[in-house]
Amino acid sequence: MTSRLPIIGITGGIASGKSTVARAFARLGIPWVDADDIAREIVAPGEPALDEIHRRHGSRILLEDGQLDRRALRDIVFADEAERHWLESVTHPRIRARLNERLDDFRQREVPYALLVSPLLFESGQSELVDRCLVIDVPESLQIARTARRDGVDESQARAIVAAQMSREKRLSRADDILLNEGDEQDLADRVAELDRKYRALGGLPPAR
Ligand SMILES: CC(C)(COP(=O)(O)OP(=O)(O)OC[C@H]1O[C@@H](n2cnc3c(N)ncnc32)[C@H](O)[C@@H]1O)[C@@H](O)C(=O)NCCC(=O)NCCS
Ligand SMILES: Nc1ncnc2c1ncn2[C@@H]1O[C@H](COP(=O)(O)OP(=O)(O)OP(=O)(O)O)[C@@H](O)[C@H]1O
Repeated sequence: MTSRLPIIGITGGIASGKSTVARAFARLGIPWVDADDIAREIVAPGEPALDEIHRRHGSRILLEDGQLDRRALRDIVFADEAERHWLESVTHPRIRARLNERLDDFRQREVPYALLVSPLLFESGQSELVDRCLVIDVPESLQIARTARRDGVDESQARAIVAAQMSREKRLSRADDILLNEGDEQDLADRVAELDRKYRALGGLPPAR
């Protein structure tokens, strides 16, 4: 089935507010899929990606119950760029395939548009799956503070994760729409309502780029 369902990609650095923005769209009836959630699914016990990671790093990256020890793997990949690229080569093709399946599900539904939320929309080529890119933008100091508070990491690891991602300037240069998320949650909801009106009006978008 060929569908003209517009897909909006939402991206931004770590703790920029992507999930908070997506939940605000969801309250307006818009479905979304999050690449971080899919990234968790594809490393569940029994999945081939977890076997590959286990073969490379041994049991130090497994918890006693056989789940991936995410903290252990995080410590490895954000301290070693080559290991991060290796992990991405294992996970990104699988994440992308599964994202595509979810988008196909949305295309069967009566919705005005749908969202693909991903921290690495541009870096991983997932932007090819979407029609328009919304960048959630925050000053880096706020981003580091929110990451350290939410994820219980120290400031230097928060900085290392930010450094592993696209720079703020480069991300903004690729945005079709920008939401500056430095106000409170009401301010954010008002901006989402404005974007929702715009996205509902999208009819004859060109094919996915
Ligand atoms: C390294 C892992 C195990 C750390 O797990 P953890 O539970 O601590 O973090 P979580 O998955 O919730 O990610 C938190 C944030 O880290 C950042 N991040 C994750 N992976 C990457 C990466 N490869 N490069 C840059 N930033 C990343 C993102 O901003 C993400 O939102 C995990 O992030 C992972 O498997 N990453 C590789 C897969 C990937 O690229 N995921 C991003 C979605 S495409
Ligand atoms: N406008 C806001 N006002 C106050 N706190 C906010 C606002 N937006 C987001 N936050 C808080 O900042 C943190 C990060 O937000 P959120 O989890 O939505 O970011 P994210 O971009 O989805 O993060 P990640 O991709 O790293 O999981 C959360 O604790 C959230 O409650």
